[in-house]
Amino acid sequence: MAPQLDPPQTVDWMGKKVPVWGMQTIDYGRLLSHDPSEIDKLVSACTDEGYFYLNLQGIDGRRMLADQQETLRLMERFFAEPIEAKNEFGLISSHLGYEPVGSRTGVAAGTKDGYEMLKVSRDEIQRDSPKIPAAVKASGDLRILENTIGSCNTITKVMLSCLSDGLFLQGAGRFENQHRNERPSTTTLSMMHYLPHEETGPERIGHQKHTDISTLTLLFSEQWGLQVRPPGTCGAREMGFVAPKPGCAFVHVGDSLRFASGMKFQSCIHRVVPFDPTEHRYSIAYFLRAEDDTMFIDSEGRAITAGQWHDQKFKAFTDPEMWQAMAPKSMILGGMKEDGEDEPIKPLMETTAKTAVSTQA
Ligand SMILES: O=C(O)CCC(=O)C(=O)O
Ligand SMILES: [Fe+2]
Repeated sequence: MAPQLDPPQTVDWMGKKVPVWGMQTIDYGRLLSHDPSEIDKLVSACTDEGYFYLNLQGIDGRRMLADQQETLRLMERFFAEPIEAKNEFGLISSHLGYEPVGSRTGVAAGTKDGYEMLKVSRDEIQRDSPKIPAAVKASGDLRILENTIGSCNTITKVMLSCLSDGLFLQGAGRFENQHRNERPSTTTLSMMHYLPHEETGPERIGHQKHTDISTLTLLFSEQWGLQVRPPGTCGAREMGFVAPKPGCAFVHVGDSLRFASGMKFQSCIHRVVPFDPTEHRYSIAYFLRAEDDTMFIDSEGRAITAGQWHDQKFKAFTDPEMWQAMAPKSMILGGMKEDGEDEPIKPLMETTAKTAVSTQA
């Protein structure tokens, strides 16, 4: 295989030049046609890196991009509501309901997170009277949420089916067979709002480093802030930014797919930092998750169901930082290894890091 070249791009952040990692762009239209060379590209992106851009600009993907825009408008409306309206039902279960800012560990040592979040699960949106706050429950709103969840489901299932083809899986052994629509799962749409630093204060900042519980995550954000640690030969390399790419989603492999692939695929180590601490950042993540009773062997060699993995890891995300530090590292990072520590993040960021992306000489 050709050697992996160093990234040509960096961006100034926190007074340093930080890499902007390049990655494969996979074409959704070609995947829909099960184009063999696109399937090869998809398999190698999951095997070598665990993440990629998905180009949705063709006729089939553009519907998703329209759903994304409508969801963004809905989110702006929802998050501007008073806390009582947003928290009408509270957090009903770990994949359904509202989580206020500061519910989990933050990205800098000793901090809590800097975002609030509304989650609508795929199972819930299909109920006669879904538990969704009245602020976004008008019939037009429900249609937007249903369209977005439906589009995300189709797109992630197409990728899953191509991955089964790429690994020559057959019949009951295909990944889709662990993700049947009618079986209960924790599959959910998470809508996140990262607040400006001025509103959160220095104690609530970003989204801690982790790998996702899910099988595949389809992530949309038009704003900077997401960072990944690409896998290297001695463990994952340093944190670098993922540049938002117009017309594309960012897709990452989560723990469930890493386990289901027998550790062939990489889970993507990522976090969110305040790139521009003065802005409101919005992101939409669809977490395609396996049926609750799917059995996996995790990175510690334990037999565990998808439901149990979800519950244990969710608990670790919300546990106090000290308890989290005592849990095995394989929990938060899905067994992925790292090459060295992260640069510490200063909780108090006075500067705005909105700097043009530069090319290294
Ligand atoms: O907000 C983002 O861009 C990423 C969020 C994320 O990593 C997550 O919800 O698991
Ligand atoms: Fe994540």
